[in-house]
Amino acid sequence: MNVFEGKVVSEGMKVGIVAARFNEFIVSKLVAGAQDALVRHDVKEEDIDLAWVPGAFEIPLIASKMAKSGKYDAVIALGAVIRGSTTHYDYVCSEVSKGIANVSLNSDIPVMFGVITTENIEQAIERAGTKAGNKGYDCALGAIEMVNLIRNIEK
Ligand SMILES: Nc1c(NC[C@H](O)[C@H](O)[C@H](O)CO)[nH]c(=O)[nH]c1=O
Ligand SMILES: CC(=O)[C@@H](O)COP(=O)(O)O
Repeated sequence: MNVFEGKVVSEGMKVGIVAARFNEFIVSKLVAGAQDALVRHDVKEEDIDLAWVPGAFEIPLIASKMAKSGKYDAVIALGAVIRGSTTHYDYVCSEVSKGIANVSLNSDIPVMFGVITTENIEQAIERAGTKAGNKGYDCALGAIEMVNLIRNIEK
């Protein structure tokens, strides 16, 4: 049986990160986590590009621009959507998740969903480098694995 796998070792990998500035005190930790994971797994700093957008709702457009540019092996989307007192949260989360998934399928490269969607600030802090880990770090590892998996399938 042939088993395709994507090892988490990067070789000449170029990665684009698109990050939402809304809740920047959380998202900056996700960005740092993603950059740390990429560099620790041999992605060169000069091969990592970062684009900031106003909020998570704007992520899919810039993720699409990055993905279709042909410059990157993977794109990592990072943001923090924290529920407020209206239904706005539901609309943002729905469109962002659907938008990012569509970008990945339409551009044929991995676009990792690193937008945390939480009920409150405490949950967001837990996922940005405290007791629930760092979702940016996790997404970066997933990006490396997906790129290698695709490379193996397409050999
Ligand atoms: N409430 C949050 C937002 N809201 C802003 C939207 O993402 C968007 O920028 C605005 O509606 C203009 O198009 N964004 C987040 O990233 N996180 C939130 O908690
Ligand atoms: C996720 C959001 O858009 C939310 O933070 C906005 O807060 P509110 O629903 O109180 O306007």
